[in-house]
Amino acid sequence: MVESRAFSAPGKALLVGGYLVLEPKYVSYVVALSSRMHAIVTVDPTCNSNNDGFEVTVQSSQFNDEKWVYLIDGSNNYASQELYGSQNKFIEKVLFNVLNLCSPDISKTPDLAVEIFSDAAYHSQVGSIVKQNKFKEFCFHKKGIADVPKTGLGSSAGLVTVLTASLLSFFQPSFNAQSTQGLNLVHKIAQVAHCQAQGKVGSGFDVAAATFGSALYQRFEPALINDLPAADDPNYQLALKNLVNKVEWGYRAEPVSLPKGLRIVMGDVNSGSETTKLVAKVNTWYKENLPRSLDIYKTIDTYNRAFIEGISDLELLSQKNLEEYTTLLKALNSRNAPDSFPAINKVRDAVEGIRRNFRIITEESGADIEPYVQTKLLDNSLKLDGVLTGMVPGAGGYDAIALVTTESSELPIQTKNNPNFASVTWLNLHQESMGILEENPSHYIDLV
Ligand SMILES: Nc1ncnc2c1ncn2[C@@H]1O[C@H](COP(=O)(O)OP(=O)(O)OP(=O)(O)O)[C@@H](O)[C@H]1O
Ligand SMILES: C[C@@](O)(CCOP(=O)(O)O)CC(=O)O
Repeated sequence: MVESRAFSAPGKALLVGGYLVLEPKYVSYVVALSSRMHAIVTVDPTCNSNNDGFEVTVQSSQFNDEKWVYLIDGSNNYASQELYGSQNKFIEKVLFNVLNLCSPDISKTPDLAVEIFSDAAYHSQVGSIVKQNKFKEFCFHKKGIADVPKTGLGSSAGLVTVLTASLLSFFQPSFNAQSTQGLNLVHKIAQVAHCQAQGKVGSGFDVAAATFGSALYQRFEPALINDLPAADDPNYQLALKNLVNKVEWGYRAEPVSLPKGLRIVMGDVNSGSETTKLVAKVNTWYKENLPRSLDIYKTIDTYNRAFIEGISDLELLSQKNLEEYTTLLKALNSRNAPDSFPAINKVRDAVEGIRRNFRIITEESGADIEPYVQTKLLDNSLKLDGVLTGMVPGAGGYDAIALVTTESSELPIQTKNNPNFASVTWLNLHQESMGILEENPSHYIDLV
């Protein structure tokens, strides 16, 4: 009997903690977003089309029907061979690590098919057509995945996370994406795969958000993954199993959520900045400017923590004194909020402090974290009704802005025909508390 299971995972925006989160001692605040990545794994237990091993076909029909077909013959630590010359490192590394963890018997493994879908906000929708059914809708593009501009919501982390969940659900049928054990397992394998595919540069906040949802995130020691043996080393499998099943990773992914009545608004500006280049420039600046650079990081960290506290103060107020909280939201909507509401001041002062220090780093390092155009855009955004605060998310650059606003702020209407916002596309998103979800596979068929 043909069997299917489906999973989805959210995109992300790192509101505070950019760069610092690369070190385990600094905390960050990452919001998971309603734009989700989906994977549907389908298995016909009687089907094996290749005598030399089993095949795993991963298909992204949304992106010009792109397809990656891997043959796994069990040799060389379950290394896979892509049969048609298409490369996708993220898929390859997930396969490699799931297979090494589960070490299936090749002769008894049927072919697997995985279909990937991504929600619209991950990519520019220009030139795409919408296909839908009663449950889901997706944008279909004429170009392959590498040629459609991204919005920076973490498509690769989402892909790696859902693909890991879907493959684990086949190799470990009792896998439960809602159990702590299931989530931790996906998280670890997805971190290893994402890190290897990405060239070991990230903090893993994007994979953590995809797995656990919105969180206060502190990373694990990078050496945990960096010290794994080489992929073709005979000890790889044992070392991976040990790392996943026995080692305490020591990361923090503590669930958080924006207080009710507030939402995240993402403005896509441009897809122009490369995180790896920005990180390299900042690292060089950091090393060349010690100990002053450490002082700047410490100052930013204090503001990051003040932001987190301010959001938590707002949450507390919403629970303890709904009347005052409702007045606060109304005041925010009419732009005469500040002075009388300490929690608003705390959040705003914190973000101002973070931005001020990143502008110093921008100037001194040559990494355009908050370039002048973004400063102007953010300053103009802060003048709109209902905006609590705003920042350049993640590594910053020219890509996007993130605003925390009231739910009723209607920014697209407020900024329509305003030349100051001509470069911005407001993405249709909201915060999502949940990370991985198991979905109903029948919700992905007959899209027209
Ligand atoms: N729907 C998909 N199907 C197949 N591969 C995908 C899909 N979405 C993303 N990918 C893979 O992820 C790569 C993009 O990852 P990358 O880390 O560069 O961007 P991102 O994660 O969207 O953005 P950022 O890291 O800036 O948040 C693509 O080139 C492709 O290899
Ligand atoms: C600079 C950094 O701290 C954040 C990068 O965020 P983003 O990919 O720009 O959303 C790097 C990382 O944490 O992986």
